[in-house]
Amino acid sequence: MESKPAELATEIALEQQHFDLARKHRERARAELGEVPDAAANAGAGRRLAVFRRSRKEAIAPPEEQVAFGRIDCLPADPPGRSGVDDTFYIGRETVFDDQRQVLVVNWQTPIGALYYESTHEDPRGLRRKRTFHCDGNRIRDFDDVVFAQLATAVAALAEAGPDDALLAELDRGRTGTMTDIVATIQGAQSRLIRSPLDQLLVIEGGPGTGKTAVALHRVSWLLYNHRDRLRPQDVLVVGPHPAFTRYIRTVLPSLGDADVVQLDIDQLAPPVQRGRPEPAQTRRIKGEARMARLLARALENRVGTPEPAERMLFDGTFLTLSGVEVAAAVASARQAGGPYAQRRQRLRAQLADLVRARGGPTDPERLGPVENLLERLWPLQSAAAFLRALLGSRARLAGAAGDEFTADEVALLHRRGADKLSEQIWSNADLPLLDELEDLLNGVQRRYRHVVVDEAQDLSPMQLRAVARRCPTGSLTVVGDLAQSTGAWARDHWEEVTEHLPAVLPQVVVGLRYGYRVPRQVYELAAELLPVAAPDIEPTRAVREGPADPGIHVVEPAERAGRAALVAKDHALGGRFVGIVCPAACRSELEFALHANDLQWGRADQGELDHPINLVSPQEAKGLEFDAVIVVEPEEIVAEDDRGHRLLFVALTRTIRYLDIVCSGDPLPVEPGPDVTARIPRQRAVIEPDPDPTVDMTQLDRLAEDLATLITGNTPTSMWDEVLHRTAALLDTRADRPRPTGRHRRD
Ligand SMILES: Nc1ncnc2c1ncn2[C@@H]1O[C@H](COP(=O)(O)OP(=O)(O)OP(=O)(O)O)[C@@H](O)[C@H]1O
Repeated sequence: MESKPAELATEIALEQQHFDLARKHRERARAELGEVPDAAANAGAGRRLAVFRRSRKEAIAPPEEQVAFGRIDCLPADPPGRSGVDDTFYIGRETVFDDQRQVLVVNWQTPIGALYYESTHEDPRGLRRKRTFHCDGNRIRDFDDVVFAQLATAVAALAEAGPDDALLAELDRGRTGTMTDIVATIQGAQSRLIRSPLDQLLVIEGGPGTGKTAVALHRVSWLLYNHRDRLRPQDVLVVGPHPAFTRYIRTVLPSLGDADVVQLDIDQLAPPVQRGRPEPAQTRRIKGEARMARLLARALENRVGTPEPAERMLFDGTFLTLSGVEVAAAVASARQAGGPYAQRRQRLRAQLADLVRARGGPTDPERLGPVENLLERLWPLQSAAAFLRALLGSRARLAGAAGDEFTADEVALLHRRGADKLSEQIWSNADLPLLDELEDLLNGVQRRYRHVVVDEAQDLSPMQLRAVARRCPTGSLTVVGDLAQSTGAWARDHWEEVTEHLPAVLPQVVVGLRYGYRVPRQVYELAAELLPVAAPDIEPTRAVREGPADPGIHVVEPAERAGRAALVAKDHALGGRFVGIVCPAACRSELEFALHANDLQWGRADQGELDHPINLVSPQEAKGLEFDAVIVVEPEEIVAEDDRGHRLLFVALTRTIRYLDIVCSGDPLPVEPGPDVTARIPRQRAVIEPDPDPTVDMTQLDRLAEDLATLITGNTPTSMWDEVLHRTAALLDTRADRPRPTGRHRRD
């Protein structure tokens, strides 16, 4: 600190004056926006201004929020682009002017904001001092100073400039199921990625919790601010892996003032159809391959018919004949024309109408019914869903389109019986990119974006990547992911396996983040034991902070596993923590039963919900999510669930910001296959032995039962004992407000 304790109060008071002044002017700006629509020249302009006013007002921080989180003092005559007059800048979420247009607070997205994030003792970037405020609302409690000149003498202590208090406080904040922005605590390496150029394909890689998603979202906000001449919020698409993730991140951009960015999960790129059809892994894999795009294109071309030697049509009682040769020429020219199927169909229609007119047929389009019939026979109207259902349902059509790119076995894997009615067809996840590809072949992409962010990109199939690529012809993309977390049918080991399916029009850059902000050191060290098996080439991240406790390892009998997991979850939830239970499919029903039996409500990530204190997620859905406390159920089953199961377990173990518990009857950390469970538990790790029932004293329970039996035997004939017990159970159910009476005392 530059200030001595005696001077601190005076210094805080001075800073507070500036904060109060800036807040006064921020509120003035909000009030002035209320007057804008009245000044509009006409109703349309008024509406546009109202929209502008609303979005601007939403972008203005609420009155209670602090106006700035930092301040930088430049060395004399060295502020960027200025002449040394103002050498102090307050950095906040938005620029605040006074009524003379003097800047009171500078927006974090400006080059001056960059100085705040990126200055270090090694490269102070022309700064003398950097100050970080600690506030309650807009009231300053305290501040930390980094005085760069002083640091020169203490470089060793600050080498690597470890996490500051503001960052640690932010990381320790309890989670709620929605991600928040990190504007006040962006770190230097993150800032450089956020501010890197728009015109590139940028891959941001890094271990779990290194801030990849946070960086990508702040990058969007920064790009929108700094390229507002050519990038509007609706020109940007953010693609996530599944609905729970999209819901988890959905508030970050609006909180940064960028509400209109389009955020979808990868499946939402496809046309809306009924989903949920299970499918064998082999079929999923084939459907994800890029050669499927060629199969679909050939299948569509195969649907184009061949004309008869002479095409006879009846117009108003008169026959008119077109020769097969001239119709075939029109079809050939439509085939060769570029563009989607529907557009080329229009072209054929126009050509056929011209031929009919040239033979003296009608000119009125209303009277060209026979041309429409011929067109429908030669170039039938198609919808993506109807076409794909028919294609997958026909071995002959599949074989015809497969060419020599697919074996007979592969064609057999693709073939399936479709539902009787199109409206009853249930589609698999691997069908969705096929439908999207077909939609493009038939009608062309409806919506294109100037910049696209793809999160958890390491798992996407080539067909999914094609769906992303065609929406981004500029090639300006931010691709986010971690190869060590790459699982499923398309588990990757190199980024080129992903980027080769994306537009190659701009330079490609892969940049890594190395510091782990989410996962506490103790938890990361445990999870990292998997890395030599899961992803030997990946460099481990460096966890920036300690957790409150070592991971809890609960080895129990199989019958007790679910109950124990439910109780551990309950304990965490009672402690006010946001809890995630990562549960493999094999244990899912027993766990749901145990949660129910313990009267616990839970959120289901498979339904896009993370809205309960306790949430149930599959290891696959856990990607990208985080919780205060995570309970990982039966690691051996998680490993068994995927060809790259160790990576899936690595994902599961790295979802916590504070507590981790593993509840299992098998090996808690199956680093390599082996029967000896206990030998696999790392030596220094505490194993929590199961007790008979962690919540109930059994002796006391027996005594209570004895008392009850004495009471019943003393007051009721033997024939009524069961009835008394039944009524007692019903009373207990009512008192406990159980949704479903247990009636468990009944022996029948
Ligand atoms: N500079 C920062 N200041 C405060 N919090 C941060 C910072 N960087 C990251 N975090 C927090 O760390 C957590 C992990 O960030 P994020 O989800 O972006 O990581 P990730 O690399 O995408 O993780 P995963 O690979 O697991 O998806 C989030 O809670 C995020 O807000």
